[in-house]
Amino acid sequence: MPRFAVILPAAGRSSRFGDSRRKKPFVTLKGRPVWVRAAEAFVNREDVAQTLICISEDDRDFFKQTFQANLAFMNIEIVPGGAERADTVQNALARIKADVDYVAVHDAARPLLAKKWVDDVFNAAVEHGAAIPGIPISSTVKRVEQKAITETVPRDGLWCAQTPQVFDRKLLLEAYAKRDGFVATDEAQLVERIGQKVHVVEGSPLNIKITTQEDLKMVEALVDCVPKEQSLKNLHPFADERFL
Ligand SMILES: Nc1ccn([C@@H]2O[C@H](COP(=O)(O)OP(=O)(O)OP(=O)(O)O)[C@@H](O)[C@H]2O)c(=O)n1
Ligand SMILES: C[C@](O)(CO)[C@H](O)COP(=O)(O)O
Repeated sequence: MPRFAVILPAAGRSSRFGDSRRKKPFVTLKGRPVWVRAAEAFVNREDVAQTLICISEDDRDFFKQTFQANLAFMNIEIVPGGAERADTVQNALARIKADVDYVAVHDAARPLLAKKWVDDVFNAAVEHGAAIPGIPISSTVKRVEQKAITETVPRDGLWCAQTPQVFDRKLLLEAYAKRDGFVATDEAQLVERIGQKVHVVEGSPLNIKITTQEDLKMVEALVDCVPKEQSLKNLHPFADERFL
């Protein structure tokens, strides 16, 4: 079975979140922190060998004190964040075990994640070496400058990239080694830059990245819409799994 490591970047400033009291990964979403919900989709998987969460130095003491039980129960390591998201991920990459085959990077600010969506992108990464989820853009795309449209951008072939973004460990290490300080907004961009094709699997519009307060309201309204993993026994209590 391929072994995966999961990196959960949670070291951002939440500057667009509009709440100076709390950073978005630490906000409680219907009883559980946003970052816990993001991590839950991974920590119980047999193919996940290592999980790391990236926390800024400013938040480290608060985070360790507040969530030490969650971290211990979920066996998650804390890694220092960096100035940019790419710096954060690079810090975590240095801690990935040598016997891990693939690395998944998932925004801790994306709490709505179904097992199937993770399965799909994990399987695609094993097949292609690099894979991300995404959704095709369905609205008309405008370039706007000073509140005025300057261009209608042809949307054919345009997708919104999501996470978890999953890569062969050595490929991702190579992409970061050749980063040269380039400020990429996702890992796929660094892998594209070294000439590696990145496969895209169709994701879900529910896999929302919390950026603003409005995103948080949407996520709160949609949290029960995410497909829950149904064990066969749940489907039919007397089901004999040998025949299903
Ligand atoms: N230096 C950074 C920047 C971002 N992130 C993480 O990357 C994810 C996606 O980034 P984003 O949504 O931009 O978060 P912030 O950078 O916190 O948001 P903002 O740009 O509004 O400050 C988040 O989980 C964020 O915590 C990180 O670990 N380290
Ligand atoms: C990684 C990402 O979620 C893919 O859409 C996005 O690029 C993160 O961007 P952010 O500005 O760091 O939120």
